[in-house]
Amino acid sequence: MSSSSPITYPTLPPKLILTSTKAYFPPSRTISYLGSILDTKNNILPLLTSHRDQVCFVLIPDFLTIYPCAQTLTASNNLTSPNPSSWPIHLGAQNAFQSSTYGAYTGEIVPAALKELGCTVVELNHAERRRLLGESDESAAAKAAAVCALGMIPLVCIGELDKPKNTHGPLSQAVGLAMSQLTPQIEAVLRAVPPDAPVIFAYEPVWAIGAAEPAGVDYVGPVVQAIREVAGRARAGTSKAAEVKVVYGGSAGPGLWSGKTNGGNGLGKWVDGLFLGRFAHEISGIRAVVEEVVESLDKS
Ligand SMILES: O=C[C@H](O)COP(=O)(O)O
Repeated sequence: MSSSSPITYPTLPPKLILTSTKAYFPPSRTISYLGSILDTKNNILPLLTSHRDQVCFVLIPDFLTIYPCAQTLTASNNLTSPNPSSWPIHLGAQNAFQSSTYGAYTGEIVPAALKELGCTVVELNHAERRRLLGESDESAAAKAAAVCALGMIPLVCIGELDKPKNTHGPLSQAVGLAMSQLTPQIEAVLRAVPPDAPVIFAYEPVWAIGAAEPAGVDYVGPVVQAIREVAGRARAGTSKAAEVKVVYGGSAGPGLWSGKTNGGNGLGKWVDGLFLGRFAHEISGIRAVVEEVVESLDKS
């Protein structure tokens, strides 16, 4: 790409359902998992296809299986080379190195390679990488800039470390405490990427990841609202500012979007999507979430 070529980014529909397999699956399981997602008998693909302009599914497998997943998606469309815009789902990566070029970066995966395989989204800054590998707001910002330079969309995980002591009654204190940790994470990334680059923030309270249940809707909603305000301020006054989406992750699964498991108090009214982990390991979990999102679209 010449430095003067304008960068174009993938277009995403309003609602997103994303899932990362982290490092849970052997490669063979990831391949059969994708096969099940694409199998029309499982009624995920027909729902996604008929609501293509409103919702999309993003599979984020481990690095080793991105290539075979891209081949499967290409073959499923009778294509000979990757053309993500014609794939029925999007493909993402779980990380990338902070270089916008190929080079001497032993053991790293550069965004250019992910782009060539058909990835449209690159997850960055997951809490597990911050805890295990010392990643930081600065590394997230540098990686996000490299991802955007290649015309992909960064999916930047942000989250506060500690569970609020009290989420009953007025929430302003709990939201304020969360935002004191979230604001620098948001601003570092938005300072580093061009204003016309779309960004997805995955709000994942660190204490809700790998838990028995997600954070409460009455807490997540106002935090998401505050995240949107911080992002809006960071991009205020810039011309052609691209959309910043906010999705929720952290033990998300069936019932959360619609509120079916929560007296009807669904998270869908607050967020642009859900970022699924363990509760998408079974195909039935993905199908249930896709059904809830589609049902909410049909009602609106
Ligand atoms: O990447 C996904 C999130 O970390 C959520 O994972 P989880 O649903 O297993 O808690």
